[in-house]
Amino acid sequence: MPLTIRFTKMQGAGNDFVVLDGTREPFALSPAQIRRLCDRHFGVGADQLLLVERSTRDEADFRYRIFNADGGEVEHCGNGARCFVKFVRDAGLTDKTTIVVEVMQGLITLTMRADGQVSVDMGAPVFAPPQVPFDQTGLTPRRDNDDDVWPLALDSGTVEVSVLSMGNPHAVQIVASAEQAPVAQTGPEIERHRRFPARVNAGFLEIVDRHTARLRVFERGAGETLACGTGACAAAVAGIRRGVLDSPVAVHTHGGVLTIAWDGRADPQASVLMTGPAVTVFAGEIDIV
Ligand SMILES: N[C@@H](CCC[C@H](N)C(=O)O)C(=O)O
Repeated sequence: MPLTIRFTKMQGAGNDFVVLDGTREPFALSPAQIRRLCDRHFGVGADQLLLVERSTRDEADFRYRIFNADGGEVEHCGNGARCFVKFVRDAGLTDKTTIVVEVMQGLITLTMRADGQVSVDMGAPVFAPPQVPFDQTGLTPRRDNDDDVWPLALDSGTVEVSVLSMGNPHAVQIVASAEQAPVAQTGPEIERHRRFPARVNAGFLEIVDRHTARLRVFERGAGETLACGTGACAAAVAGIRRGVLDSPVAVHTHGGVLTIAWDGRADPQASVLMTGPAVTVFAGEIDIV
């Protein structure tokens, strides 16, 4: 007996989502069903599926859960967070402009701005390797300004990565050209590198000037996407710590520009603020087994 699911297709800087409203009745989808919904040939097609639910916490307006296209549930999604705000407001679930939402690792605050862009307080980045998680056993980092840069042995040679968590894990390397970077060749190997026990999102960051960068990200569980919000935050933070970027940073991706602000040089506990677009593409119904 097929299950009929009402969905909204959204995108934030080209990172696309199937968004489901679980506030009225709960959804219990299997990883296979999530893969099917995200499949670009047999389903709706998306990099991630977002499930909006009621929160059980007094401080939060909603809970939202994130599933990669491979069916795995993950901690955080920056572009998805912006789409989540537009979704709950457009669906009439709230009329607030500032919304507190529960994600897997805690609470985040999101603001719908008058110009239609959404700002997200992404919280403070985490650099301690075990918390990323990153297995640093036997490795010595190179100090680059305020950052530790780690050697990562790949089949094609060793690359240097900044390792940090934005709630989810990121490995960011600075490259001469994001366009020429071997994203398809080395992205899958970095994603599943044995040093990252929870796998990792692999960022390729090109510095354009002190406030401008280009970025491509091979995402854990989704492959290369047109933009990755947490990846843009991680890349800006890495560039600021390495002394080659200053806040705010305009991060140019294949799908659009995200603005990232972080005062971490003065206060390492400072939150990262991400601002960018959130767009509804279409809504519909799909039957899945
Ligand atoms: N596209 C997202 C990140 C989605 C989760 C990521 N692939 C992971 O596995 O951590 C974003 O905009 O941040």
